[in-house]
Order: sequence, then C-alpha cells, then structure tokens
Amino acid sequence: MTSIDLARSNPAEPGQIKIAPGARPMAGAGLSEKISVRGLKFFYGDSLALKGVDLPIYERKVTAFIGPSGCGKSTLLRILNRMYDLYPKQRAEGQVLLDGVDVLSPKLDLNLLRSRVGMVFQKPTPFPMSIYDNIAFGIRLYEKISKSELDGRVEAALRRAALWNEVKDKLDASGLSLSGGQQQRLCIARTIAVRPEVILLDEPCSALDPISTAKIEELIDELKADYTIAIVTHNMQQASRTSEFTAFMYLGELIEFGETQQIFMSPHDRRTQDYITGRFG
Ligand SMILES: Nc1ncnc2c1ncn2[C@@H]1O[C@H](COP(=O)(O)OP(=O)(O)OP(=O)(O)O)[C@@H](O)[C@H]1O
Repeated sequence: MTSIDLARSNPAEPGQIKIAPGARPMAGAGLSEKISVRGLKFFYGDSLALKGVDLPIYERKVTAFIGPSGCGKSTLLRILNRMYDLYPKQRAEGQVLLDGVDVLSPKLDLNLLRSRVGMVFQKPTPFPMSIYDNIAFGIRLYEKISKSELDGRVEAALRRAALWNEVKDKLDASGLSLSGGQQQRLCIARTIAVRPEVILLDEPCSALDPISTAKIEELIDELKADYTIAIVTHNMQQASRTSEFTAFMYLGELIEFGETQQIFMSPHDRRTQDYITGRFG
C-alpha cells in the first residue's frame, strides 16, 4: 500500500498530516530517498517555525515546496544545508538524513555539506568578480587543480547552465554586468561547478522576466537527470511544470506531500485545494 492509498483509506482530520511520516509514495518504483526529513522542528529564538515535519526528498527528482507566505518553505530549505547555522539563536531539532547521515549533527563538516548541497537564492547573487572567477572561486575552495583543468570545469559549468554561448567571449567581464536572468544562470553554474549532489532553489525566478524564467525552468528540467533538486516557489504553474513531487505547507506544518500531479489534480486536504485554486495565500 502506498502512502497515497494510505491517505485514501484513512482520511485525516483537519490539522493532521495526511501521509504517514516517512512514507514513500510510489515505493518500489525505483525511487531512492536522497534526503529524509524526520520530526523536524525549527526555532527562531523562542518562536517555533516548523512544528515537526516528515518528508522524503527523492534522488534525481524535483520536489517543490509550496504554501502561503510565512508557512516555513524557506526555513525548511535553509535547514537542508545548515544555512541557518550562520545566524545566532536559530536551531533545528529532529533529523535530516542525507544518504543516511544526519546533517544536523554538530560534528558535521559544514563546508563539505555545502559542497554536496548547493543553494541558489531568490535574488541573483554573483560575487563582485569576473564571470570566470565566479565559477572558479568555489572550485578553488574545494580542489587543487591545474589551470587547464580549471578552464575546462568553468566551461563545463557554464555550458550546463546554458550560459556559455552568451558569455564565452567575455569571461573577464564582471558577473554583475550580466542581466538578471544571466546572473541567476551564473549562480546556478557556480553551484554546479563544485559538483553537488543536491541543489536547493529558493524562489529562483521571482526576480526574473518570463523569458529568463522559462530558461531557468528548462535548465531545471535538464539538471534533474543528474541532481536532486528542491525548489521553493510561489508560482503554482512553475511547481506543476518543474516538479515530480510537491510538499504543501501551512503554518509550519507539512499538510500534504505527494506526486505533483496528484497534489494538483486531486489533493486530499481541503487546505491544499484552497491554496492551489487561489482561495487563500
Ligand atoms: N530571521 C527570522 N527571525 C524570526 N522569525 C523568522 C525569521 N525568518 C522567518 N521567520 C518566521 O518563520 C516563519 C516561516 O518563515 P519562512 O520565511 O520560512 O516562510 P516562507 O513560507 O518561506 O515565506 P515566504 O513565502 O513569504 O518567503 C514565519 O512565521 C516567519 O515570520
């Protein structure tokens, strides 16, 4: 019995999560859990922002986090590579297993974690340096390689981010001289360059025009062949176009998780339905 069957045969009361914690939709269909979020709570000081979230994130699939403003989407995403660690008074409880290893462990090497789990932010954030160095910077941080190898890695990352043809003749120009959409692809190239396994995208298109947005969505579609991707988005069409799985959150809780088509076509929870049909949020 899949979690979706479980939810159908055992309808939840309002306020309950409708899938069994840690359940695996389509289990047996070749899915492997890259990240397992278990009983995750998150505190900003004394304020509880995540109230015990259980969620699988499947390998080489795109998982979208959706829900109204303030429900905890970005908080959840930022936990996956311990970004919150940069801020005092923020703390997580529970487990976030990456290939079975708890990334919340205080003993974890955070540099290594962030090379395995890369992040792209809402606003493009190129470093104030050349296009070439934007990509090379991260590689140099983690590896000692020759100049020609480095050139190859920079080119490969820019190609993979569908930016090479637009920048190959001006690699020395500042990353900040690019358009917003190009800057965001530069940030994705920078993330890919260090060969992560997971890419976290926090509303990566919200500052972009429709053409740049379409390019990023195409890119996400290509990247999922090699990477596990989690994306926070306010754009329901974007969630349905880009993701295979969707997690709907509300007031710090995971209300419903499942295959994107199921969530959008036949959500089990009234709140999910109300949100995706635009009744609130
Ligand atoms: N730095 C912070 N200090 C205190 N509370 C915070 C902080 N950042 C977020 N919160 C609170 O945590 C809750 C979840 O916020 P979060 O940013 O994760 O929501 P979100 O779903 O990503 O929202 P949005 O869609 O508006 O970006 C909110 O109640 C928010 O006010």
